[in-house]
Amino acid sequence: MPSILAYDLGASSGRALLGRLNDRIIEVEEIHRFGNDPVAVGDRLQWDILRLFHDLKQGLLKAKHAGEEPVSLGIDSWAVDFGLIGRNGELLGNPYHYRDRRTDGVMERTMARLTPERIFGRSGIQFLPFNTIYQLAALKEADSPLLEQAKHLLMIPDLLRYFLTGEMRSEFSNATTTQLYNPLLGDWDAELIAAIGVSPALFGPVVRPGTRVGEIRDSLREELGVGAVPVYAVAEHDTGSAVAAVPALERDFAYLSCGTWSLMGTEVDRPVMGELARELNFTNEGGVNGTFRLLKNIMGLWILQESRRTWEKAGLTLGFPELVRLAEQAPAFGAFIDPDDPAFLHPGDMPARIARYCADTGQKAPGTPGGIVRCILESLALKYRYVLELTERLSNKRFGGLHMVGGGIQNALLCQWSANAIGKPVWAGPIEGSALGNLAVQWIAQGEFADIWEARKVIRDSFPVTVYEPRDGAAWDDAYGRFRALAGLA
Ligand SMILES: C[C@H](O)[C@H](O)[C@@H](O)C(=O)CO
Repeated sequence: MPSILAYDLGASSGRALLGRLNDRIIEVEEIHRFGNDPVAVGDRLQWDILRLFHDLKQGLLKAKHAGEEPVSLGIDSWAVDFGLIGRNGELLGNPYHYRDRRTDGVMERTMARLTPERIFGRSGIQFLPFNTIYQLAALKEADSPLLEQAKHLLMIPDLLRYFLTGEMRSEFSNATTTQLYNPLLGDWDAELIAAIGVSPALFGPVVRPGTRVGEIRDSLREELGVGAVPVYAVAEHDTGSAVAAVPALERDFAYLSCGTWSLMGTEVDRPVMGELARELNFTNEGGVNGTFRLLKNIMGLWILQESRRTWEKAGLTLGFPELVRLAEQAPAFGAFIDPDDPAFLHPGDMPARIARYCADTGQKAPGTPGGIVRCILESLALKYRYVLELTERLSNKRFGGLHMVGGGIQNALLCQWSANAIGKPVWAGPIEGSALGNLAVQWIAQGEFADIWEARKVIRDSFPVTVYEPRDGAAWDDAYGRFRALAGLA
């Protein structure tokens, strides 16, 4: 049975999965899992991109040693970040991490100069301080020599795919996350790019998910002793792949991709770029099958990950299952935060920031890890309700429930509280959403599936979906009212 290979790179870890189709059932095998540790140098925070490429090679070697020669491979990763390539075809430096603070204030200055109406009207993308447009504007403001030497800009998966094949292409779903791609033109927006003082020539041809873009280059084949494995551009923005894998049977469905970030929204045939979408700060990221992902970023489990890191530094090592158990035992609805308050974006002491947020909002701050984790998870669940209501309003759809996918669904408490908060069932699964969407797009390109809907059905038949029915409606409705008032959410 032939296998295909998916590389799924998240902000904290990556994995290589082999996928096989056994009588219309998908079987996956994780052959390599690896850390993704950003490196701080002075005030700068950067990705260790060569280490990530080394791990892609390890994935191919482990497949070979397992007697597997995948018939294709694809790469997906987090969005917005990029590498710059010089005139000699070489990388000019390690890509910066989107949480690097060099973009502080840049979005505000750029919006003041170009107006939010113009930027959103041409890109349809939500305003987030780390969007590629502001990372480039920050380089421009800093008069960075990188911009003088750069000849090509490649997003993270584009860059790793270039390392594998020697071919430079920009993939659609990730290109849209730059806020420099115009979905109405169906191409990069040269006017916006020039308006931030960058050359449009940096931006290369855009290919759609499912495009074959070359094969493993000769030198790498020799180095690893592997064949010319074909390489596909999948929906390379991991959230794009996760949405592709949502096992929905209904055409109008709501999803929540749950990991370091929480991405909530729906799938639309055309970008929703009106004034309401801009005011509510929704985004229209590229999807599969010519669709768009109308969604909103929610800070997600990052706040919990950073809290755990802070406690660990203080000598208190608690695993996620233990933290969730302590949260369950803590008093309910003690305090709330708006997870999307800017105070929670950058790395640092989240428990202290939560205490400050509570003090600033006249709340008694939770004093134990259990109380803090409960505050984070309850607040996330309530923010999910808020964003789901906005999604229904903006898309003019009504959703019978919420599909949750991604590593975060292993947190059963969060799934249950999300159902309680939204007052609708949560259908949780699959865990490996992005990797499965990556595989699905390769199989569609190879004719194994007629389209994304057949792929979603086979994913549904192959991986369990856990159903969480809503409970304690009255208590969560009351909490929702308090949460919105505290967070100042209209
Ligand atoms: C910045 C984040 O990477 C991005 O908004 C999010 O969609 C993502 O890619 C999560 O992995």
